[in-house]
Amino acid sequence: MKQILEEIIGYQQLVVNLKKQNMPVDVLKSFPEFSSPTRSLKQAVANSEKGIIAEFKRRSPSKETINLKADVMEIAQRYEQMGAAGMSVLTNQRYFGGSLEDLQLAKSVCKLPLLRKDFMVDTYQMYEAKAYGADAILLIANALPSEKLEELAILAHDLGLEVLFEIHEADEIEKLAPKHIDLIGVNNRNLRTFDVGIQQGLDMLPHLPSDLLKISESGIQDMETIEKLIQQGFNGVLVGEFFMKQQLSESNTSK
Ligand SMILES: O=P(O)(O)OC[C@@H](O)[C@@H](O)c1c[nH]c2ccccc12
Repeated sequence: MKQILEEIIGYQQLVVNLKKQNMPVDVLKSFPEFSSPTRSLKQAVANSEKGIIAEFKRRSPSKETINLKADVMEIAQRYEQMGAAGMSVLTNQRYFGGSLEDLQLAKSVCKLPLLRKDFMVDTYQMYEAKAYGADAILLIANALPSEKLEELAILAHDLGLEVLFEIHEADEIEKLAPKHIDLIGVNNRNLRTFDVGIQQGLDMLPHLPSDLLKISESGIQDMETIEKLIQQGFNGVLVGEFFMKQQLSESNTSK
């Protein structure tokens, strides 16, 4: 059976090929956001005590329903009020129920630096990210060969986007030179099996470059874990489901 990560990457390339025809890069370049300055996620994390990157995610391949009816503008504003350093917006439609419009809407209502969370496989998506208001993009070590990661990182930087480089094993850090990386994301979740290991992520810390900011991602379900991860040396955390579920109960009580 084909693994989920390979399935997503293959599907993604098909989608990108279609999109390129519908909206050529030159059109993306004419979007107002394309020429607007980038907000630095790296600086926001460095300057904040807990470096919380709060994620907007309606569903995922591992959880069919998280918060399906969530309103991205409402949640972007809540995340900003709650003191997040940045926001991550899932733009993948098929597997996460997100869209580039979500990114655009988030940008229109908050000042947080925004991470476009998606499976990046093609240079076209860098232009798209910038045009729809992203300040940073995600590159997943496990998903692409080194040459491709480098090509995408270089273009991202040329466009003024920062790069969050996501790894799941310590040696994956070697797939991309540090000069192309703004933030390292240590994914506690194995994207093939969906198993989560917070401790496994913590154990990787001593093996990662000390001069790069490190974010612990996925499977964080309470504030104590956030405290612990920061105390033990992470500069920030990326939290999706836990915050999205919290928003769910808050919007229910306010109605
Ligand atoms: O909802 P969680 O368990 O807090 O996880 C958030 C985030 O780390 C997760 O959504 C994620 C990490 N890496 C990814 C790559 C693609 C899509 C999604 C992700």
